[in-house]
Amino acid sequence: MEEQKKTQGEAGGDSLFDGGFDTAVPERPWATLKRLWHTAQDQHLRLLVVVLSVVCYTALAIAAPYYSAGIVDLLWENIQRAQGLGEAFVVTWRQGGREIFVLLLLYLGSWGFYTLQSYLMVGFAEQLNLRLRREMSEKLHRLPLSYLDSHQTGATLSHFTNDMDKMSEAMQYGILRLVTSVVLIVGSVVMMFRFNVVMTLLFLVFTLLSMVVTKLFSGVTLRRASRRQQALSQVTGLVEEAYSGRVVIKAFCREQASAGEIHRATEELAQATEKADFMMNAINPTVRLVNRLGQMGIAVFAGWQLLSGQLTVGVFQAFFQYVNQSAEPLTEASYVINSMQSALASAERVYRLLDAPEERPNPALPQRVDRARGQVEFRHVSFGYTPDRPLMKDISFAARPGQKVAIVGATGAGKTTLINLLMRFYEVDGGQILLDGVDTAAMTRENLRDNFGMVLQDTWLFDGTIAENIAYGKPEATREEIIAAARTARVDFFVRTMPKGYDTVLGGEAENLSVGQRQLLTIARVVLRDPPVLILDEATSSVDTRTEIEIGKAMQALMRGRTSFVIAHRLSTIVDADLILVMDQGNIMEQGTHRALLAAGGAYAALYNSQFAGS
Ligand SMILES: Nc1ncnc2c1ncn2[C@@H]1O[C@H](COP(=O)(O)OP(=O)(O)OP(=O)(O)O)[C@@H](O)[C@H]1O
Repeated sequence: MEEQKKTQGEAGGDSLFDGGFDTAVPERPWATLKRLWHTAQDQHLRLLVVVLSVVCYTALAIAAPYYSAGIVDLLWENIQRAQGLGEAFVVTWRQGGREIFVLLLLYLGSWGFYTLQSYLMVGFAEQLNLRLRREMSEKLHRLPLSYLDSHQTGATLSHFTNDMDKMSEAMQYGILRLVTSVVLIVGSVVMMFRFNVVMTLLFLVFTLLSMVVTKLFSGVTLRRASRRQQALSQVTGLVEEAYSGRVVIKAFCREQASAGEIHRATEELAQATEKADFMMNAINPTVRLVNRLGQMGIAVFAGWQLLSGQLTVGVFQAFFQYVNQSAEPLTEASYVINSMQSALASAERVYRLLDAPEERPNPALPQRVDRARGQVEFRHVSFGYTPDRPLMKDISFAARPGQKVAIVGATGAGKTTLINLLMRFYEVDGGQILLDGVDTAAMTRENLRDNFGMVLQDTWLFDGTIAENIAYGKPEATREEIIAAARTARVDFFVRTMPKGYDTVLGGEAENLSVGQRQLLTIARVVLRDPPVLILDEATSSVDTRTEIEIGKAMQALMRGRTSFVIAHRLSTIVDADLILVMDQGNIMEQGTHRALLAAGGAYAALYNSQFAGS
C-alpha cells in the first residue's frame, strides 16, 4: 500500500515549471538539506561564488533604480532649464552622460552576475545529479535481491529519472529564485520606505492581499493536482496492464473491455486535468489583477504627490521599478516553494534508496575455491523470506562432483528458493551450504558465483551483437571460442542463417528470435564460461517439441562432467538423475534416485504414476 502510494505520487509528478503542481512533501526538510549540502561537499567553493554573485546581483539590482531616480531628476531639471532659456536640450558627458553610463554599468553588472550565478548553478545541479546517479547505480549492485524483489521496478527507476529531473530544475531555477527574491523584496521595500512611507504601506497592503489570494488558490490547486496525479497513474497502470497482458487480452477477446476501461480512465484524467490546469492558469492572472489594482492605487496617490510637488519624477519612476521588482517574485512564490518541496521530497526518496540495507559484507578473510570440483552440500539449512514466516526448516543433502541433481515439486514448493540460497542471492538463516567442503558464507560472493553457471527460463539478452551476448561472461573470448560454444549449444546453425551472422545486433532485431533460440544463446553463454557447477531451469511450454529436443541436447552437452542442479518440470527428463529432491512447502520431502523413490512408493511415486498414467 505504502509502495503503491509512493509510485502514484511519482508517476504523476509533473514538473512545476511545465505548469504542473506537485503534491509531494518532504518529511524531514532540514535534515535532507543538510545531507544535500554534505553530498555536494566538493562544490562548496562553487556555491560560495554563487552566493557572492547573488549578493552582487541583488545589490546592483537594488541600487540601480535608486541611482536612476537621481539621473531622471537631473535630466528633468536640465530639460526644464533648457526650455526656460529657449535652448535645445543636450546630454553631455558632464551633464547627465556620465551618470547614464554608470547606470548602464549597473544594469549590465546585474545582468552579468545573474548570468554567472545561473551558469554556476546549472553546473552545480548537474554535478550533484551525476554524483547521486553514480552512487545510486553503485548501490543497486550492492542491494540484496530481497530489496529489488520487494520494490517495484518503476519506482526504483524513477529515482534515476523523475527525481533527478525535479532536483535539477529546483536547483537551477528554484533556489536562485528563492534566495534572490527574498533579498530583492527586502531590499526593495527598504528603499521604497526611504522614498515614500504611505506609498510603501499601500504596496504592502495589496501585496498581503495577493498573498492571501495565492494561498486560497494554491489549496484548491493542490487538491486538484493530487486528483489529476491519481487519474494519471490509473491510466498509466491500465495501459501498462493492457500492454503486458496483450496476448491474454486477445486470447480472451477482451480488447473492447480493456479499451473501454482505458477510455473511461482517460476521460477521468481529461476532466481532472481540465480542472487542475484551469486553476493553475487562473492563479497568475488573478494575483496579477490584485497587484495591478494596487499599482493603480499607488499611481493615483503618487500622481497627486507629484503634482503637489512632494514627489519628483525620478522617485516616481524609481518607486515603480521597485514595485515591479518585488511583485514578480511574489507572484511566483508559491510555485517556487512548491518546487523546492517536491525537489526535497525527491531527494528524500533518493537517500532512502541509498540508505537501504546492503548485502551482508563479504568476510574479511575469505576462503577461496578456484574452479571447484563440484561437491555441493546443504547441512541443516533453514531460511525464510521474512523472519516471521520460516519457509525451509531443515534441509540437508549432498551432491558429489559431476552428479545431476533434479529438483521437483509443485509451484511454490521452494525450488527457486533453493537456488537463491545456493547462489547466495539470499543468505541462509541457519545451517551451512558447502562447496568442496568450504562454507559458502566464508567465500566472497564473486568467488562463489564464478564457480556457477545459470540457464534460466527468463532469458536475458542485451542490446549488442550475438557474439557479444554469448561472450557476456567471458568478454575476452576469441571468435573461435565463441563459435565453438555456439556449436556445443547447437546455436551455430541458426546464427549462420542470420543476415550478419554473429555480428547481428540483438535488440532492434531480437524480436525475430524465438524463445527457444534465445534460450540456446544463453546456454552458449554458459558453455563459453565453462563453470564447474550448473543451475538449469528446464524449459516448460513456451517452446515447440523440436526446439525442446534441441535445448535438451544442448543442456546434456553442457552438463557433461559438471555438477548440475536441474529444476525439472517434466519427470521424464530426470529419470537418469543421480539425486532427485522432492520439495513441498519449502522442505525436502523425499530424496534419492528415480528407482529408489519409485520403490519407496511415496510422493514421488504418486506424482510419477499420475504423470504417466495416461501415456
Ligand atoms: N522474494 C520473495 N519474497 C517472499 N516470498 C517469496 C519470494 N519468492 C518466493 N517466495 C515464496 O516462497 C515460496 C517458495 O517459492 P519458490 O519461488 O521457491 O517456489 P518454486 O518451487 O520455485 O515455484 P515455481 O515452480 O512456481 O517457480 C512461495 O510460497 C513463494 O510465495
